[in-house]
Parts: sequence; structure tokens; C-alpha cells
Amino acid sequence: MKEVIIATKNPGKAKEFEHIFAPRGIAVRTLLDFPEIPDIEETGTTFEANAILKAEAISRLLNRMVIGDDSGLMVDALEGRPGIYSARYAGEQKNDQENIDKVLLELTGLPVDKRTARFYCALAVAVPTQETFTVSGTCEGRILEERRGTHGFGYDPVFYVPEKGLAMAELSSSEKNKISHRANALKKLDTVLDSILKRADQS
Ligand SMILES: O=c1nc[nH]c2c1ncn2[C@H]1C[C@H](O)[C@@H](COP(=O)(O)OP(=O)(O)OP(=O)(O)O)O1
Ligand SMILES: [Mg+2]
Repeated sequence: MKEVIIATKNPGKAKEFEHIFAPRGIAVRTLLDFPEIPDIEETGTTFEANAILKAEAISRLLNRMVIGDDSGLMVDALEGRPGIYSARYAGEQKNDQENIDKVLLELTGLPVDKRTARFYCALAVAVPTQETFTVSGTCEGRILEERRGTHGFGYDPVFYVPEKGLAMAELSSSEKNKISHRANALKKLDTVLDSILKRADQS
């Protein structure tokens, strides 16, 4: 069976990649399957740079094709924050609930039309001996005043998706995986992924 390795330790991301790749007969492995691999420091200043850091570090280590995902929430009223700091917005402990609370606090009293935001996802594909490339995807929405829904992960409970009339965390995983920033980035890989997988198989 074909297999793709995603350089992530985030179980929420891992589930989404599995959901997206399984119907294509591609098994997903993540760093959760390689507990001995240490954290890759995200020292880049862009989502793309951090996705490349993760993908290339793990690709070198395993000598395999690896996809890195760096993603986050960009709030217009916060000049794009939390941005690349989304995971550690409320501190290095990387706590989703505390991160949400911090964003909600910063937006206290802000009217609906000023609460626009987007999710951003950069994917980097690193293949041994080849040049790494990146794609990106976004998903537009607004920050709610309170949490809604129990699905998904990260900031999903406070991210309202206007086209659905629901919070991201109220969508089923199938629905989220059709419209999310991650899904939109992956769509751009569609045309190249098969050939990459073939080449990666041979390497
Ligand atoms: O679909 C999403 N729905 C809700 N929140 C999301 C989503 N996608 C990213 N996010 C948030 C979670 C985390 O606060 C940050 C990602 O940070 P990011 O460094 O890319 O991932 P991470 O540290 O959790 O795992 P890893 O680096 O091992 O892939 O953005
Ligand atoms: Mg991270």
C-alpha cells in the first residue's frame, strides 16, 4: 500500500490527513508513529518556512518523502495574529483552550463585522534529492463570541464558517475536509501527488 508521512505531532491534523488520503488508498503515518523523533523547532517567520523546516528535517531523517503542515489562524482585527504563533499563542504549553480564551479576550466587544479571520495552511513536500516545494490554502470566516461545537481541533469551536452557517467545530469531519484551509491546500497537490508518490516509492 502506498503510504505518506506527515511531519506532525498534532492528532487533529493527523486525523484529517487520514480522512483525506484513505479514500485514495494511501495510508498516513505521522510523527505520532515515531515517538523517538524530537520536536522540530519552528524558527521560521512564515507558515511556508516552518512547513519546509518540518518536512525537510523528517525527510532527511527517514530518507523518504515527507509532507509538513504549518497552519494557523489569522484575525484581521489583530493584524493577522496569532498567525504562525497560533499553537503557542497563550504560551509554550500549546493549549487549545487557553489559546481560544486569549483570542476571545482580545476581541471582547468587537462587533461581528470586524471579527473577520481566516485559517491558513502551508504544506511543504520534501523528497530526498529533490527541491522542496510548497502549496497553501485558506478558509475565510469570523471569530464567534463563544465556543460552538465539539468536532475538529484547535480554534475550530470559535471559527464561524459563513457558507455553512455553522462553527467549524459543528461540521462533521467530511464537511470540514471539503472546505478547510488544509483541504484547499491539498487540492493543489492533487495533480502532482501521484507522480511524487511514484517517484518516492522508487527512492
Ligand atoms: O484546521 C484547524 N482548525 C483549528 N485550528 C487549527 C487548524 N489548523 C491549524 N490550527 C491551529 C491549531 C494550532 O494552534 C495551530 C497549528 O500550529 P502548527 O505548529 O502548525 O501545528 P502543531 O504545533 O499543533 O503541530 P505540528 O507542528 O506538529 O504539526 O493552528
Ligand atoms: Mg507546531
